[in-house]
Formats: sequence, structure tokens, C-alpha cells
Amino acid sequence: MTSTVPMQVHFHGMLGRFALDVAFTAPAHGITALFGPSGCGKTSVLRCVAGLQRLDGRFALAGEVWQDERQFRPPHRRPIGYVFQEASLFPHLSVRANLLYGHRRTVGRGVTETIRLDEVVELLGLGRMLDRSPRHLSGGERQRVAVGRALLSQPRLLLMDEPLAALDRFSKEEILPYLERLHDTLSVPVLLVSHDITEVERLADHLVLLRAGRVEASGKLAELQADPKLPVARLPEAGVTLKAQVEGFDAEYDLTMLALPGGRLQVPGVFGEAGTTQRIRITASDVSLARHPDDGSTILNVLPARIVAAEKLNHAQIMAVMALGEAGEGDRVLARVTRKSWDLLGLAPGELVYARVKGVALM
Ligand SMILES: Nc1ncnc2c1ncn2[C@@H]1O[C@H](COP(=O)(O)OP(=O)(O)OP(=O)(O)O)[C@@H](O)[C@H]1O
Repeated sequence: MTSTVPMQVHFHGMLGRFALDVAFTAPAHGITALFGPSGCGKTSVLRCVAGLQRLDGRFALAGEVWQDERQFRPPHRRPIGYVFQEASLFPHLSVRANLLYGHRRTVGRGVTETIRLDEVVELLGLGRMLDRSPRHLSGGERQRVAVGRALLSQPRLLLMDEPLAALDRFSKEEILPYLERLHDTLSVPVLLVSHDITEVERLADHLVLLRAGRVEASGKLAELQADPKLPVARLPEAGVTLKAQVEGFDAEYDLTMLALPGGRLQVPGVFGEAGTTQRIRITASDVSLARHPDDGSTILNVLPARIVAAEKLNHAQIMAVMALGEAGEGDRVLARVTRKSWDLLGLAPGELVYARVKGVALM
């Protein structure tokens, strides 16, 4: 059962000369990413959650307190699965035996089985490798086994510390769809540490931005992506990740019609089934703004929107935030525009514009 009580995370204290003082709440379901530059304290937060690092504070999951001023549950009494950068599998055991390792220690000792072996094998595509030795697996395959092993220990929380960082680009692409499926299928909440924004955007629902041991911002991924005061919205590849519903298909032109709060999009190719939800990304540099909807171009997607905010990126460029829909009732998107065109069109917050979306990426 998915809990509606948020996860409460608060740790403060010194780690050598490094001061950590983080406090945030996150949903007790879905994937929460801890994102920030190297050395900002991401791994330390995970270690505190696991009880491997003891600092003052409080941690509660679904209303169950693991740590506060009166109590501290030792690591072995915290029902967590931990996935590290490098999968530390037992080389002398088969994949099956590796998978069942944590299972035996929990289900074998009376913990209720909510995640079964066959389920994990199916979810992570491990069927063909069960009798093989981890020595003969690729990095991506090993990491899938490590995730499976962590899940079979029946965790109430999955901690993933840079699970893709050691993989090459190809292996990363191979494993990402499995992690996405995990996200869609399982109710186990995940705390994911990453310094790769594209990974975060593909997987996370909730984002916690860390800087120098503190929380810079915490909220829904789409909200933080569209806040031009935050560093994620100022990156060259800044954009928003949105959920859109497949409305139907244009068979003549091979297009998929998507609906999202405040607008509709047509995307080349036929994918998904009508009624399903797709995750899409709209990059700020792929959006331009116009005063009028129909000035004849090849761009199919022209959406009315209200300008919500604008932030100067540098002397030449502005990051504009728009809420889709004539009344600005819909999702937020970003547009990176030159300050010159902004001035020439006389744009300002509150104005109605037409966002011309050149590209929509499916995630
Ligand atoms: N037990 C400890 N004793 C002393 N210093 C520590 C300890 N644990 C962490 N630190 C320091 O705390 C800081 C934050 O480290 P942490 O590994 O949490 O950062 P990070 O954001 O995960 O970095 P990266 O992305 O490089 O892994 C670093 O300066 C690290 O050296």
C-alpha cells in the first residue's frame, strides 16, 4: 500500500569539517532525486537515512520514526535496499543465488514477502541470466541484478547512490527503461542520488537540490525545473519534463496527438496507446515566442500561454516561464529567448503569447 504520509528527512551535524544541515519532506512513493554538485552532501544524506552515519535529526517513513531525539534504529533494523555505483555481487554465486541472498535473510526470518522473485526477474529482464555467474555479465546487467537483489530483501525504501555513474552510455541507455518500469510498477519509494540531470529528469518525480550541505530547494520535478532562479533552469540544456496523455493518432501523417494541462501537442511517430500517459521533455532552447498564433511556419505546435516570470540569464538571453493556456491555467514550460527579441516584442509577465514548440522529446 502506498502511504500518503510524506517521508521526513532532517539531519544536522559535522562530518569532519563539512557541515551538513538538511531538512526536507518527500512523497513516500515514487522516486525522489537528491541532486547537486560533487561534495554537496548527497551520499552523506543517504548514509544517514540508512543509519550508517549518525548525525542528530529525525527520519520518518510513512509515519514510522527511525530516528529522532529519543531513538536511533541501527542499520540492520532499517528495512532498506541499497544500490551503489558498482554492483557488489558475490562472484562465486549464480545470479539466482545473488538475488535470493537478501530474500533469505528477510523473508526467511518472518518478514512479509511483498516482492517475489518471479516479479523481479520479469521486471528487470533477468530470466536468461539466472544460472550464470555475475563474472560474465555486462556492467548494466550486473547493476540490474544488484537492483533485483535489493528489492528482494523486501525493503520499505530503496536507496540508490549514483547507480548508473559507472556505466558507459550504451549500458546506461539499456538499464534506464528497467528503472522506469520499476518506478511505474512498484510502490517502494526510492531516494536516488545523482549528479546527472538527464538521469534525474527521466526517473524522478520529486527533486531535492543540495548545495554545500544544505537544501537549496525541494519540490515536484516540474516545478523546480521551471523556477528560473534555481540553477537547473539556468543550465544550457534546461527544460521541463511533463506528463501527457495519448489522445489519438493521425494515421495520414504518422503523428501522435498528446494532451497535457493547458494544451495539445502533435509528435512525429506513433507510440503508446490511446489513454496512456507518456513522459515528455520540452527543452527551453526549442521554444520560441510569438505575439500571433499563425504566421506561417513549419512548426506544428503553437500553444497559447501566459508569461509567468522572466529571468535574465546573461546580457544577451532571457529565460521566460510560461503557463500553458490562454488563462495560464496549465503546465509550465520554459523558453530561452534573446533579450533583443524580448524587447522588440515588448514582452512582460502577464502577457498572452504563443509558444512555438520546435521539438518534443519522449522519455
Ligand atoms: N565521515 C566523514 N568524515 C569526514 N568527512 C566526511 C565524512 N563523510 C563525508 N564527509 C565529507 O562531506 C562532504 C560531502 O560528501 P558526500 O560524499 O556526502 O558528497 P556528495 O554530494 O555525495 O559527493 P559526490 O557527488 O562527489 O559523491 C565531503 O567534503 C566529504 O569529504
